[in-house]
Amino acid sequence: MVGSPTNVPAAGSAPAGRGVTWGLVRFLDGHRPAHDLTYDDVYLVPNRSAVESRFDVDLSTADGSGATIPVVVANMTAVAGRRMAETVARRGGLVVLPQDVDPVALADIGSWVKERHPVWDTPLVLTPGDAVADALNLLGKRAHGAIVLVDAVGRPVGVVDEAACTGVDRFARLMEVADPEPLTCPLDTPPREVFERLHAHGGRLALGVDAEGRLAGVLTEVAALRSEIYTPATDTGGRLRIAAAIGVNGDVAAKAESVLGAGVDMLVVDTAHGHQEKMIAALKAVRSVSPGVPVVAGNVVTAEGTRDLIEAGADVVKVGVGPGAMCTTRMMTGVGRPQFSAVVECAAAARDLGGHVWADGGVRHPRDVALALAAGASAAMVGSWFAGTHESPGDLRYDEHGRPYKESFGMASKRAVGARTRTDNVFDRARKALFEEGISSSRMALDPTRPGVEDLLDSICAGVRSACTYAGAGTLEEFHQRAVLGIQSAAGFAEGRPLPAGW
Ligand SMILES: NC(=O)C1=CN([C@@H]2O[C@H](COP(=O)(O)OP(=O)(O)OC[C@H]3O[C@@H](n4cnc5c(N)ncnc54)[C@H](OP(=O)(O)O)[C@@H]3O)[C@@H](O)[C@H]2O)C=CC1
Ligand SMILES: Nc1nc2c(ncn2[C@@H]2O[C@H](COP(=O)(O)O)[C@@H](O)[C@H]2O)c(=O)[nH]1
Ligand SMILES: [K+]
Repeated sequence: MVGSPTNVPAAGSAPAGRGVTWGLVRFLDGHRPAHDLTYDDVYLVPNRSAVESRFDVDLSTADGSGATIPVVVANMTAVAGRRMAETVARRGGLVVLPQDVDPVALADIGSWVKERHPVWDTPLVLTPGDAVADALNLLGKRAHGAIVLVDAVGRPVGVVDEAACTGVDRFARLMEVADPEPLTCPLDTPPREVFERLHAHGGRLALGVDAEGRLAGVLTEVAALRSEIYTPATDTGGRLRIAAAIGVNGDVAAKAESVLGAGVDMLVVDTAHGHQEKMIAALKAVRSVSPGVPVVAGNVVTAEGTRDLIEAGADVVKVGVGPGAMCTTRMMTGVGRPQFSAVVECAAAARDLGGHVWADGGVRHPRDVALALAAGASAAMVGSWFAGTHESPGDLRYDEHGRPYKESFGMASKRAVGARTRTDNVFDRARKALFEEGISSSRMALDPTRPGVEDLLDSICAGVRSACTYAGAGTLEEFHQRAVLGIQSAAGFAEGRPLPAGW
């Protein structure tokens, strides 16, 4: 039977200390949920804590993903590509490439990510003879905001940033505007030393060079700092990790083999209605090829759905129907479930079977990640929020007020379905287009103070670290066990929001 608030154990069954339990989550006395809850409905109360510093909290996941922070990037075309994969894995998260990526392109992205340096960022590169216009077109591709000029054998000869390209002729040669004396460091320089040398030098970028003096990577001051705080998500060979999704249609075993051949570290079997026979069959097909990497499947929102997918071969179950920012499923169908309760129930069911869940969708603030982890998820999956960053695949655009944004769209939108079914006959395409359950175009603004995905990871990890210390937890497992939650009104939620403009 589907679990529901009517199955909440009586208050007397609470563990020693405060509150009543629901699933495996503890609520304050008297806060027994009368209905399903979403992130905004709940809050965490502080516990007596022996964790002295937020830096003492270990954010690594225990779900086999190898992630050292509990953040997974959703398999959405507008969000997850090679730059996102590289950047997020370097900070310990995992990016799932969408199922719509052509197999040749997927293999190319897989090997490209595996070749990235785990510390030094990939530079944007032009030559001294290129034009300012070329640099301006390229600058938005990376949050580090500068382009390195290299000579014919790849040795750096200058750096240009946006300031250098402002107020000059667009056809001016880059060598005329470049900083000709950038800081260079051997690749094995410790990040802290890079930070200090760059701070003293005053430039935007430190250039990492190999033994022949050729450009091999770049670090900003903040990137060097992050390298000392985060641990990259790497495979056993020390290479950055990456995951990829497949759907449930067609020859699933062949698709799984093709994706695994691209060197992915985790395989995600993804469809809107994960609790369907086709998914069970798809998981069996995936298991038949002995994937050798953990398998994720979804999406579901019930304990039975979770159990069925784990029994069919999933190691991790993706939870969430309808909370996604691009998702119209609840409005179209009435189907779904408030996300916090869905995660609580599915996580409890997964734990009984030794499995895990990812809380997929609806994350709009760092607090939502903390609450998903408190509910028992091993990681939160984030899509649209990260669409509005330099690392998402879309082109940087500007609105009528000159504010930067990127376009985002849902994977069940007319736009995504049209692209996915482009090789079908026109009749089938028209039939499939009827079942639109996502937005085809939305604008995700880049926050000028936090335009890179690493800025957002910083705020998520800071929020989660802090939440763990409030709960008195040194690990994510302890956080789940110790978290005590309360239920709040809309006014309670509103009270917690900052008021930058006064009232
Ligand atoms: N988390 C969420 O709330 C949702 C996520 N999505 C995302 O959109 C992407 C596309 O997923 P999807 O639409 O499943 O496309 P897929 O291409 O994976 O196809 C889904 C298959 O399941 C069948 N199916 C049966 N019932 C349903 C149903 N209620 N909704 C959708 N398919 C159904 C479809 O058949 P037929 O077409 O003949 O009916 C089709 O064969 C995925 O990335 C998914 O995660 C989409 C919707 C909700
Ligand atoms: N119903 C739909 N759900 C979608 C669609 N595209 C993506 N998704 C789901 O959303 C999450 C990401 O959530 P977000 O709030 O962080 O954007 C993603 O993983 C999918 O499960 C869609 O078109 N329709
Ligand atoms: K929604």
